[in-house]
Amino acid sequence: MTGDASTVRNVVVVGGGTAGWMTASYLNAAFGDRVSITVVESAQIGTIGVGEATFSDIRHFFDFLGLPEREWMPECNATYKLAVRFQDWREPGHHFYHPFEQLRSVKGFPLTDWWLRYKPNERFDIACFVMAALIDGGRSPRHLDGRLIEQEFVEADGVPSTIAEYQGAQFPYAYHFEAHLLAKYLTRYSTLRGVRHVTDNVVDVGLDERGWITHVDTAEHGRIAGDLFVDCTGFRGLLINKALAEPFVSYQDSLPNNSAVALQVPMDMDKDPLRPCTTATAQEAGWIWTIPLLSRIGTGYVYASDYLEPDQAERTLREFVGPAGANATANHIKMRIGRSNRSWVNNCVAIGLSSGFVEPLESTGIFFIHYAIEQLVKYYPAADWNPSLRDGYNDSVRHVQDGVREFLVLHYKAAKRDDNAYWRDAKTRVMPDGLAERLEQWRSKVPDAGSTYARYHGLPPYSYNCILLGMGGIDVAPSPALELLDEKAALTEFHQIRDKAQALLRVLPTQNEYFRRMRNEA
Ligand SMILES: Cc1cc2nc3c(=O)[nH]c(=O)nc-3n(C[C@H](O)[C@H](O)[C@H](O)COP(=O)(O)OP(=O)(O)OC[C@H]3O[C@@H](n4cnc5c(N)ncnc54)[C@H](O)[C@@H]3O)c2cc1C
Ligand SMILES: N[C@H](Cc1c[nH]c2cc(Cl)ccc12)C(=O)O
Repeated sequence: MTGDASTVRNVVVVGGGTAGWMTASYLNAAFGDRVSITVVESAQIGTIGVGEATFSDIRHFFDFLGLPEREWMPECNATYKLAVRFQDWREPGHHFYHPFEQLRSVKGFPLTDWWLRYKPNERFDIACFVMAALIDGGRSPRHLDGRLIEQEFVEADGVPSTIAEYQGAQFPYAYHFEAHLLAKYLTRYSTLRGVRHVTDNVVDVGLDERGWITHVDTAEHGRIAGDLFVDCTGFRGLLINKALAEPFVSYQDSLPNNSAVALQVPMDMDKDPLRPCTTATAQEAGWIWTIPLLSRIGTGYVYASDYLEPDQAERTLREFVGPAGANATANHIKMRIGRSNRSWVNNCVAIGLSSGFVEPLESTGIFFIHYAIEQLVKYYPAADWNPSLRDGYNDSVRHVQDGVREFLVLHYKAAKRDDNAYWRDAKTRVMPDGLAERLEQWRSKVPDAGSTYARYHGLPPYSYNCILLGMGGIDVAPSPALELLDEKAALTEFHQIRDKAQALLRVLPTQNEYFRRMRNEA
C-alpha cells in the first residue's frame, strides 16, 4: 500500500452476486493496491440467479477491466443483443424492436416524426432503423473476421471510457450472458489481482455511536473491519436497510409486477437459431423474457401477484416454452420494486438490488450497478467523508432509478393491449410526477431531449420514440411543420435505410455462424 491516511483505503463488499463482483473488480481496476478490498459472500444464501441482458454501455465496464470479448464472452456463454423485441404488446402477432441504433434526423426533425407523416412502411422500426431487418434476419453485428457492422460507430481501441464520459455514436449492440458465470469470472479476475475473498455468512453488523459501520461479524471468519462498506446483499439490503434502517421507497404504485418465475431451457446452437435480441412477450398479467445464450435459453414470466398466482404463472411459462423445458426446474422469485431512499448512508453504499430495482423489462439492473460503481469512483470519499460527495452520489443514482421507472411506466401506458383487468388498470394507474404532462406533449411532438426525464438516466430520447410508436396505444401526430417542408431528403433517408439493410443482410453472418467461429477459435 502506498500514500497517506487521508483517503478511504479499506473497502468491505458484502455480497458476491453480480453487484458484489462487478464492484470489487472495478474498484480494483480503478485503484489497484492503493485500496484493499474484501468480498464476503455467503455459501448458503444464493444469488438471485437471473440477470442476463444488458445495455450496450456495459462494454465500458469490460474495457475498463481490460477484457476483450474473445476472453470473457466464451466464458460466460455470451451472445449479442441488438434490441429488445416487443411481441404482442399492441395486439397478438405484432412485434417491434427497440434497437441499439441512433435515430437519424432530417431537417432537424427525427425520422420517427417523418414516419408519422409519410408512413413509408407499416412498421416504424423497419423504416427508421437498419437494425430491424438485421434482427429479423438473425444477423451478427460483426463480420466473421470480427469487423463491426458498418455503422457510424468507430471503435476506439484500448481507450477505456465511462458511461458518462462517452459522447460518441450509439454503439450497435449489448450482450446476453450467464450472470453466475460472469460473477465467477470476475471472482477469478479480482482475486488474482489481490481482492480478498471470504466465503461466510455475515451474522451481525457493528455500528459506532454515530451509526457508522465499524465491522461485520461473520459466522466462521470472525470480525471484518473496514472504512467503507458496500452493501451488495441483494433484496435483503442487510446493511443499508436492516442495519442502518434506511427506508425503502416503493415503485409498486406505478409498476405492479413484483414476481417472476424463471426456467433455463436447453438449446443447441448447431440447430436452433440464435435471435440477436431479448424478446419480451406480453402475457395475461405481465410478460415473458426470452434470452438466447450459447448454452441455453433463459426465460421467465414477470407478473403482478395481485393478478396471477405463482402456479398459474409457471404453467403459462411451461406452455410457452414447450417440451424443451420439460425437465427444467422453476425458480420462483419475489421482487422488491423501488429504491432505497438514499443508496449512500454514512459509510455504507448500496449497489445492486439492495440499492434499487425496477423490474426486468429493458434490462436495467446491471446498468444500475455499472453506473453506481462509476459514480462511486467519481465521488469516492476522503477520510473527512465530505457530505457533498455523498449527496452528489445519491442525487445521480436516484435520478437514474427514477428516470428508468418513468421509462418503464410508459411501456404499460402506451401498450394498446387492454383485453383484461391487468392491462386496463395499467392505463389508469398512478403515474410518477411529470409523466402525465410529458405524455400530453408527446401526442403532438415525438419525445426529444427537452421533453423526456430531464436528468441523466441512461435512456436517450429515441428510446422513448420507439416505445411510443411501437406500443400503439397512444396516438401521436407528426409535427405540423413537416407539411411545409420538402420531404425529399426524408424519403431518400428511408430508401437509404432500406438499401443499407439489404446490403448488410447479404454480407453479415448469422449469430450462429459468428459464435461457431468464435467457439472453434477459442
Ligand atoms: C427476475 C429478474 C430478472 C432480471 N433480469 C435482468 C436482466 O435481464 N438484466 C439486468 O441487467 N438485470 C436483471 N435483473 C437484475 C439482476 O439480476 C441484478 O441486478 C443482479 O443480479 C445483481 O444482483 P445482486 O448482486 O445485487 O444481488 P444477488 O444476486 O441477490 O446477490 C446477493 C449476494 O449477497 C450475499 N448475501 C446475502 N446475505 C448475506 C449475508 N448475510 N452474508 C454474506 N453474504 C450475503 C449472497 O450470498 C449473494 O452473494 C433481474 C432481476 C430479476 C429479479
Ligand atoms: N445508454 C444506452 C441506452 C440505450 C440506447 N439504446 C438502447 C436500446 C435498448 Cl434495447 C436498451 C438501452 C438502450 C445504451 O445502452 O446504449
